[in-house]
Amino acid sequence: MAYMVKELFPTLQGEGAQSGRASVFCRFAGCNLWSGRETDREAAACTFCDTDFVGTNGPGGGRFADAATLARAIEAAWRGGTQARHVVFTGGEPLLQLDAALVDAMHAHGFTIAVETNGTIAAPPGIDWICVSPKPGYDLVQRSGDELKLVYPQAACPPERYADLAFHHFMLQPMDGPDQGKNTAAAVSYCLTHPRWRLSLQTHKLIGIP
Ligand SMILES: C[S@@+](CC[C@H](N)C(=O)[O-])C[C@H]1O[C@@H](n2cnc3c(N)ncnc32)[C@H](O)[C@@H]1O
Ligand SMILES: Nc1nc2[nH]cc(C(=O)O)c2c(=O)[nH]1
Ligand code: SF4
Ligand SMILES: [Mg+2]
Repeated sequence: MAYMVKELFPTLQGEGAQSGRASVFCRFAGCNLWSGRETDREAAACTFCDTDFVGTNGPGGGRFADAATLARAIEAAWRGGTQARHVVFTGGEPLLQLDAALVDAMHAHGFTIAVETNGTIAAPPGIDWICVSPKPGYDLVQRSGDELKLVYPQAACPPERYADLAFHHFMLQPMDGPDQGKNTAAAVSYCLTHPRWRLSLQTHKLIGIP
């Protein structure tokens, strides 16, 4: 299968429980909850997305003919030698494209694999770190994993709905946008009174790295 990749770059994981970890980010093109066109945003299931995932024209992006070719490109982007190799598949919605062939190819190159997903599609076996970030209007299909990272606040997705699912970490991430300051204060307040939840800041934005 060919893979459509918007961009591919080395950076530190900026969010969640693995924040600060050296990673290669592979951002797949396309999402099932928004076309990515601004004219469609208001009517989309997911309206607050902070990401351009349309096309294959970003740094390191392109069409990769098969898993071996994409795995070689990810390995070439990794700057850390043979130690602690780690790739984060995101998007767009990565589970539209991430399959067993790519999971196997990354493991064969010595990488651990993380995925950032909206939870509407089941993850293939073998992924080492599953981060689910629920969105309104859809039942979660992927209901277990390592990290549940809820963008906050979302009226239709209150944290109480997710707190008893089978995840190891429960993170609240303030919604970026015009109300970011207010949303951060609200997330801090929620974590103080619901200590199962921890604050996830988008630290890459704070320090100006991708
Ligand atoms: C761009 S999404 C791609 C992965 C997948 N489609 C998803 O939604 O989880 C990556 C992460 O950014 C989060 N995110 C998107 N827009 C955001 C915003 N405006 N503020 C804070 N986090 C946001 C998502 O919830 C998700 O955890
Ligand atoms: N540094 C950095 N960390 C991230 N964690 C999740 C991201 C994403 O867009 O999925 C992201 C991102 O875009 N950059
Ligand atoms: S599901 Fe993820 S990639 Fe898709 S529009 Fe929402 S935040 Fe963006
Ligand atoms: Mg991002």
